[in-house]
Amino acid sequence: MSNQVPEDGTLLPLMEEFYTIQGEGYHTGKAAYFIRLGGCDVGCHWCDVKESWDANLHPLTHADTIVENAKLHPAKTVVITGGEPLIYNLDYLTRQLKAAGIQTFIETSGAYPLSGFWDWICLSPKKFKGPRPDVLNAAGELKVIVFNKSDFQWAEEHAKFVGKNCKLYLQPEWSKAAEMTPLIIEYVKENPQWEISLQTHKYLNIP
Ligand SMILES: C[S@@+](CC[C@H](N)C(=O)[O-])C[C@H]1O[C@@H](n2cnc3c(N)ncnc32)[C@H](O)[C@@H]1O
Ligand SMILES: Nc1nc2[nH]cc(C(=O)O)c2c(=O)[nH]1
Ligand code: SF4
Ligand SMILES: [Mg+2]
Repeated sequence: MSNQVPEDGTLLPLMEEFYTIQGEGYHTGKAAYFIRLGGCDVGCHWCDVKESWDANLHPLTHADTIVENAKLHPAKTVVITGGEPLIYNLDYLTRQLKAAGIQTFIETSGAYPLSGFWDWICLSPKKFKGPRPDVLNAAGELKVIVFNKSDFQWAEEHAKFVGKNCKLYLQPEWSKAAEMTPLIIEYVKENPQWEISLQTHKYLNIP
């Protein structure tokens, strides 16, 4: 993790920004500008963006610059992801985005305290560093990655702690998708409070 990130959230380690279509979860299919912040110590062995983990590799960028870039795109929605974005204080960035009329969505493991002002929180909790109660309470969707059969039970344990209107998703881990997707299909048919989420951008070959 980077030592020199100021706590006021005005400077953030920016790995990449890209305009694409949300591939996963509740907002699948919607155009959005993705802001990927560097830095994560959760350590998922199957993480599909390990290049994000070392915050020091990603330039500290002023939040105002990120907002100006976001404003250039037709969709007035951003997805802030990482890395683990909640390592940082996201109050300043999200306040400025909202002031610019942009909706704020986040992808988080919930392993750090909630900061920022959000129109949608996607919580994808991890065994390696569990989710915090403030994020469980505020989540609009719980998106559990299924790497093996034991993850169904693990998903149910976490579903007990989200709000009653929280959407519930099971998403196959990408390298195990051929094996896990049929199990998820059967599980959702038996337990229809859950829905399947696929990483549709990977099938579409878009970022
Ligand atoms: C790269 S993470 C970044 C945000 C945050 N650190 C988190 O894990 O939620 C973005 C999303 O991708 C999911 N993800 C990461 N690697 C994956 C993989 N190999 N297969 C399926 N989903 C994956 C995460 O669970 C999360 O929902
Ligand atoms: N298209 C697209 N949708 C996504 N939804 C969550 C992503 C992420 O890496 O956080 C992601 C991503 O990397 N690309
Ligand atoms: S919490 Fe997110 S970014 Fe961090 S290792 Fe896990 S999937 Fe990757
Ligand atoms: Mg991704």
